[in-house]
Amino acid sequence: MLIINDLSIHYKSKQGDNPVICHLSFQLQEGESLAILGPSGCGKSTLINALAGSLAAESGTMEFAARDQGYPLSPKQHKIGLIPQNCGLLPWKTVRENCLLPLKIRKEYHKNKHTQELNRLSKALNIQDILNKYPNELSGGQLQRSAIARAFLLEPDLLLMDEPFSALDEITRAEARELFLRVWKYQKPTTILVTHSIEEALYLGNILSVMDAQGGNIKYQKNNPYFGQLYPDHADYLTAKQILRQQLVTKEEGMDTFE
Ligand SMILES: Nc1ncnc2c1ncn2[C@@H]1O[C@H](COP(=O)(O)OP(=O)(O)OP(=O)(O)O)[C@@H](O)[C@H]1O
Repeated sequence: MLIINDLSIHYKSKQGDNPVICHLSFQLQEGESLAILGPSGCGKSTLINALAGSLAAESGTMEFAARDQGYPLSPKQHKIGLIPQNCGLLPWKTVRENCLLPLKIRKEYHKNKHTQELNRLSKALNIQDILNKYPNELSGGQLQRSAIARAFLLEPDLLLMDEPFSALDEITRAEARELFLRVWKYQKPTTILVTHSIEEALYLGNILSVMDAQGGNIKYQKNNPYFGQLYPDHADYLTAKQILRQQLVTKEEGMDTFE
């Protein structure tokens, strides 16, 4: 279980202190997928970067608890998969090399096991024909599917995604989301997805959160009955979308739940 407790993150510059996340607390059970929505600049990427270990917290704790024992979340101790908006593949390495790199850095690469697993993932994500290509030879969709393969090959304890499909056109995005969900269901890593798309949050998050415009806190959270359903033919689905839209545009405070 991921436990975030009283987390505060500030950016410091010559102009002064910019507190972006202030006293944020939430928990996420193992195997759950939390989709976080929020207005631009509210601190979503800041939270992802802190969880990924690339940004230090001012105060508070981020822990991963297993068998009732909590351990500070750390990229050294925990396998943290990251799928950023720009895919984050190294341009001088092939897709195959990019996928294997995190395992090699962690000294967890086992040739037979990971060759087999990369074959399975690349078939599932339809990238089997581009494994020996370089990132600059690929389309946006192929790049994002390669980044998904790289993240899942690591078998992450925590999977972080920062607007992973936002740079793709609508058709390619829909395909990438579907393929992503197919491989996610096979492994079910604990996941945090940051997105601007309400539809994407409803499709890929079994828990939905909305962050406040300021202060980096979660002002709204609920379980999502539409997780994994594409365009459900259900009036309540439209209501759910509407509620999320309102949460994003108004300053209403407090937690809410669907009937
Ligand atoms: N490296 C940085 N140094 C100083 N301030 C920063 C830095 N990165 C982000 N900020 C500020 O922190 C705030 C939150 O930024 P962040 O990128 O986390 O927001 P976001 O919710 O992900 O936005 P968006 O949805 O537009 O991507 C913004 O006011 C931003 O200007």
